[in-house]
Amino acid sequence: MKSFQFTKMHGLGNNYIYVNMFKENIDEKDFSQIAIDVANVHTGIGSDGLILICPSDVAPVKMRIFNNDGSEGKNCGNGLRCVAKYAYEHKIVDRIEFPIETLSGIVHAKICEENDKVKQVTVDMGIPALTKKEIPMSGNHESYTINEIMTFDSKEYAVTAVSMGNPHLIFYVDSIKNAPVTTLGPIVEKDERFPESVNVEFVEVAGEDELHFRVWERGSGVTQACGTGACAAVVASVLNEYTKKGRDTIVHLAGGDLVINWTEEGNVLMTGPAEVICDGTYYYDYQ
Ligand SMILES: N[C@@H](CCC[C@H](N)C(=O)O)C(=O)O
Repeated sequence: MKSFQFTKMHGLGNNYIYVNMFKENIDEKDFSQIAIDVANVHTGIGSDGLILICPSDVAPVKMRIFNNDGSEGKNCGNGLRCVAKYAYEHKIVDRIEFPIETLSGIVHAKICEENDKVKQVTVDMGIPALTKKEIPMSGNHESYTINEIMTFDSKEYAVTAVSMGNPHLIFYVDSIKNAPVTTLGPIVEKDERFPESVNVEFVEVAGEDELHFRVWERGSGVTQACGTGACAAVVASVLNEYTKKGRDTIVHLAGGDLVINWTEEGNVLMTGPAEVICDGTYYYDYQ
């Protein structure tokens, strides 16, 4: 029987099993299956997936994220805040501002401490990518998808596509309570026009600096929050002229609020909490 130590953490209810790969030795070929198994609420621990906190050649720490279907994502906003908290509190880093490597590049985290505990983390998530080639999605490679009509399940929707290192498609709705998250979400996620699938976000504009938000995540389904999705929603809302660049926008997610600012310089700043739930040992027995 093999085992590893884990910490379960969440950012606004978006919860993952975190493994310190500076200490643990897990075979790369088992990562996907472990993500599926730990996520199971009946026979595992229960989570939206698995996050590995790894050594890096280019930063003090690297994040790898696996959704609960075993697919690997390239970025995870809530995960980054939790990785930053873990790395700081476990002394993997000894400063409050440091870079984190992800599969989609380097981001920069800044810790905000209260009574020696990390409460809030701001992550500079970098510059969003907007061309169809970068999302990726089918169509004219160099063009953007802003308020563009697409048909899903025989109905037309005006959608906006944003990559925060991972792909997002944003739908505006009149009432977040009635957003078709579990019906339209899975259809859009697997639509063949998105060769790498897509995270699906529903947004109700509540004011010039306030959005209501729900998500169907690629590879994990409904989650309480999606950090990269909230960043993408704010970028989409500026592009659609609902909100303004260079201003803090509050995004109300099912699990709580994030503050997002698409700065005049072009970077997207995300600020929100990171919490520890529990620590433990997970046992598995793969060949
Ligand atoms: N929950 C995340 C995003 C996780 C990865 C995503 N489902 C993908 O496959 O791109 C977040 O907080 O950003």
